[in-house]
Amino acid sequence: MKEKLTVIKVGGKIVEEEATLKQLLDDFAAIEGHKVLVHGGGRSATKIAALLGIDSKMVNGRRITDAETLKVVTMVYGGLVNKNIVAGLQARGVNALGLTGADMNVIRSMKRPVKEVDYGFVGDVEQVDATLLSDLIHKGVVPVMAPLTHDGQGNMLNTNADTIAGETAKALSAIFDVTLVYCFEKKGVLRDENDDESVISQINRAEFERYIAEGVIQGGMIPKLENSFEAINAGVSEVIITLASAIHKGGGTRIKK
Ligand SMILES: Nc1ncnc2c1ncn2[C@@H]1O[C@H](COP(=O)(O)OP(=O)(O)O)[C@@H](O)[C@H]1O
Ligand SMILES: CC(=O)N[C@@H](CCC(=O)OP(=O)(O)O)C(=O)O
Repeated sequence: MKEKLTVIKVGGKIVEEEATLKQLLDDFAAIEGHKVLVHGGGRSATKIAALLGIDSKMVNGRRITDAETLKVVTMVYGGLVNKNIVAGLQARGVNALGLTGADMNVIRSMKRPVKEVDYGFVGDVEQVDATLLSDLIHKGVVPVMAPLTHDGQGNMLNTNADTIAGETAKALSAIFDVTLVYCFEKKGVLRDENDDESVISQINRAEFERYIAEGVIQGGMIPKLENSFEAINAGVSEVIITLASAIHKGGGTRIKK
């Protein structure tokens, strides 16, 4: 029997606001057993880029990352957001260790090839070092992963946080019985985005594709669900999309194979 491990991914809207971040850190600290936190921070990067006079462009939920934007996201995700979370968890008795993919070579990626869209310095994950993460976890360390990877040739690359969470959960599922929870500001995948009570309790791929065709699922929810189906089909035991403050309350949307 594998030991249980929980991977929590938390998005930009939760981490940018003090009150919701505090609540999330309290809830995360209370999770029993082995755990990993993956954070985003897209909204904070957009705000700080704007202060520096840099426009943000997103295509298909991914940031077009030119050389100046890469500097901003490295500072914001690897610095400000990551270290705030690490300090917050340390204050709650959790021995957090902040990591980008470059640290200890934990996530290696390849710059996304230019096809119809040139995403710039955006990395597609090639390899996650699950053994190293497992060694840290067994020492009582709680990894806090920023949405940054590296190419092994000296370049940092921006990588969507939902993808970091999915790939990390997939790699760790070789060693642990993994539950992956995507936390955000809504109660789950909704039938009507404006009705918080319209949570779809379970979803499979055929239903997902139907909901996209009907326009029910769109924007950032598409890559989140793509990553969810990939994870559940690659050995992750459970994938749930839910309200950040409901980690301990159940509910949300469960991904079916
Ligand atoms: N059917 C749906 N149910 C819930 N959210 C949806 C749906 N379709 C689109 N969305 C949008 O997807 C967003 C979540 O994606 P994203 O902003 O990438 O998340 P995160 O904050 O975790 O990075 C929601 O804020 C919502 O606006
Ligand atoms: C390549 C790419 O799009 N990277 C994302 C990484 C941050 C992220 O995913 O943050 P959220 O979880 O808050 O959306 C970005 O720069 O927006």
